[in-house]
Amino acid sequence: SPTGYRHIANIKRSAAELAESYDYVIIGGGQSGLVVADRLSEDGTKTVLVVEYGDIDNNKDILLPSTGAASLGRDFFNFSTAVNYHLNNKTFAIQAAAVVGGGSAVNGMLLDRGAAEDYDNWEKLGNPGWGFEDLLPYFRKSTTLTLPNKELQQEFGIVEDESAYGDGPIYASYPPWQWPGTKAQVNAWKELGVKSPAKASSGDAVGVFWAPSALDPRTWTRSYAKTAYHDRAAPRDNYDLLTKHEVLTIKFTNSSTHDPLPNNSTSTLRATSITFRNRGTREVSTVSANKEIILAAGTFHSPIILQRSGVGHFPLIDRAKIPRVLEVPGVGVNLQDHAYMTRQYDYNTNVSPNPDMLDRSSPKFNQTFYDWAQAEYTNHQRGPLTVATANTAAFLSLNTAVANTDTITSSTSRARSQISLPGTYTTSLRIGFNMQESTVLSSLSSPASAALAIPFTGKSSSPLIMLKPLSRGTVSLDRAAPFETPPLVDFRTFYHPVDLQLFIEIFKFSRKWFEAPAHRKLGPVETAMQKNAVSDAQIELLLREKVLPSSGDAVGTCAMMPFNRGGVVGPDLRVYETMGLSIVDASIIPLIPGAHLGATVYAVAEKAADLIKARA
Ligand SMILES: Cc1cc2nc3c(=O)[nH]c(=O)nc-3n(C[C@H](O)[C@H](O)[C@H](O)COP(=O)(O)OP(=O)(O)OC[C@H]3O[C@@H](n4cnc5c(N)ncnc54)[C@H](O)[C@@H]3O)c2cc1C
Repeated sequence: SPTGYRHIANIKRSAAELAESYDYVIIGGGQSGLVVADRLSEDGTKTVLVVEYGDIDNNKDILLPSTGAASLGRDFFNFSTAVNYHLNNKTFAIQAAAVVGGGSAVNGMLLDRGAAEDYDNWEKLGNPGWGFEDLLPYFRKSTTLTLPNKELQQEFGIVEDESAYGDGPIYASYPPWQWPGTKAQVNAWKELGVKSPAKASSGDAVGVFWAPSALDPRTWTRSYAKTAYHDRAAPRDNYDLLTKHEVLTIKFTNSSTHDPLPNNSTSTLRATSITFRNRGTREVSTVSANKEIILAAGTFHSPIILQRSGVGHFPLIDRAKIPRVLEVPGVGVNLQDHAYMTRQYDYNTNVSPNPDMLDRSSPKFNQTFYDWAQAEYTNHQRGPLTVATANTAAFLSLNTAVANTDTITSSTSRARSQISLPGTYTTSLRIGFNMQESTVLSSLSSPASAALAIPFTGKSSSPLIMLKPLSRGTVSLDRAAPFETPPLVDFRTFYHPVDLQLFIEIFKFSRKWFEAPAHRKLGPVETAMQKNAVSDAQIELLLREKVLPSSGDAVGTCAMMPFNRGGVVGPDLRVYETMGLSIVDASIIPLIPGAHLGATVYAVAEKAADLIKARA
């Protein structure tokens, strides 16, 4: 049922309720973990166990599009980043979901995809089979499209490439409401010469365009990995989900069997079981996997589970006094996210109604309109509360914003870039980073790939998001108490010299949007602090104070790259030099695409399930 109450009886609450072994043991019942669990159990021939740190959240507000992730603090891990030197020495709360469904349960539901070039870049880094044409069938397989009615399509110019969707379990829908001010915002981009692609969802994701939300059109509630994948898997006898248990380690044995190994490796190391801890009683148990252990604990937790198991960069593992198992220097490095700031302005002459009228913290809040909107949604499942964070955004290539992109991607900046890397980088990691840097710089100069995004909804403030960072962060276990403390996360935002320069340019460019004639009709006025940032030096000061390191889109910490370029998994998603261990979550993404991550994570997980099935 879309309300999520039906299958609670099938959830396991303690280790005693489990079998001794399963064909597949999946670590993390978040977005990717539930996709893979559903696909591996669907033909009924293999047994699957998912072990999830969080619980099922059956509160109604998790399903409401308008609630927004911020109010769901109960469903997040509670930890912070390391001090970020370039962001005025501040720390930031980490956005990592701790609930069945993971990020898909708490995110802003915008279901956009990156440009074809963003995925083709993964292939270029040494991952055959991972270009956009390879992924498109999986974008299709995971989603079913619902367009809004014809009047809304015409009024707002909503165009979609229906062939880019299939009949998958995630509903990609356009809600039956859009805010009228959005039209002026879209037109302002067009006045600036920004194109409006008709096939954004099939690879042409550069320009100003519409994108669906992950919304069930039968009820206008959140469509996410739990409702779409878990709920249909839950009645199967061969599928178990254990909640409120934390996986601690993966255990390995030396195997004498001759299974095919990734990349002609000679290793005989086989992942055979996991240890996990009841979050209440703290009792530790073990369960075995006959075929594969599948890591899906997300970008922050998958690397530390490997490190706790002795797999990673040995100096770090030694310092934590963990027995060495396998040296893989790429574990926990290469962290990337979409840093952003909120571009704050007021509309003096906004059209009515507008989203500020629903915002209690805005002086434009209107109680009568608010009550009407609540009643419309509650009684008729329609009106403004069917809208999640946004369905419109400008995804702009750098050459739209900057006349001469060479000033940013110049060799001078590149020459300095090596000093931006963490001191722990080995030679292979440095070589891998050089490949990534060249690839990103070439995409920054390309009109076929976006460098910045500004989603908007008619509201008087919009995020300004940097899509192609070159700074690289780290995730590592706390050597003092590796099994008790959360991962140490250092985003290292703005460590690479190009990133700050890029952000200054896109900040300046965003001003042109306010100045476009269509936009001026809404009377946009920047808040004093932002308006006063005029020179590059002033903008830099503002950015260091206002930029946040993460949009919740963290990737890259167990990257799919060649082993001698700092990779952790190969294109078959198996951890190098091991048997029976794969990774399927956002951590394998080597380069962050120019889109929110949700749609991409579904496609990656669908493809992962096919790869795992094929080798079984
Ligand atoms: C606040 C927020 C807003 C976002 N907004 C959008 C958006 O609007 N659009 C969009 O497309 N994307 C958005 N994203 C990004 C997207 O949701 C994520 O990229 C995606 O969900 C990541 O999926 P995953 O499977 O890699 O990890 P997750 O979904 O995070 O799954 C990891 C799971 O592993 C569990 N886990 C962790 N450690 C352990 C352990 N030791 N033992 C057992 N279980 C463990 C966690 O509890 C979690 O359930 C947002 C993300 C966040 C956090």
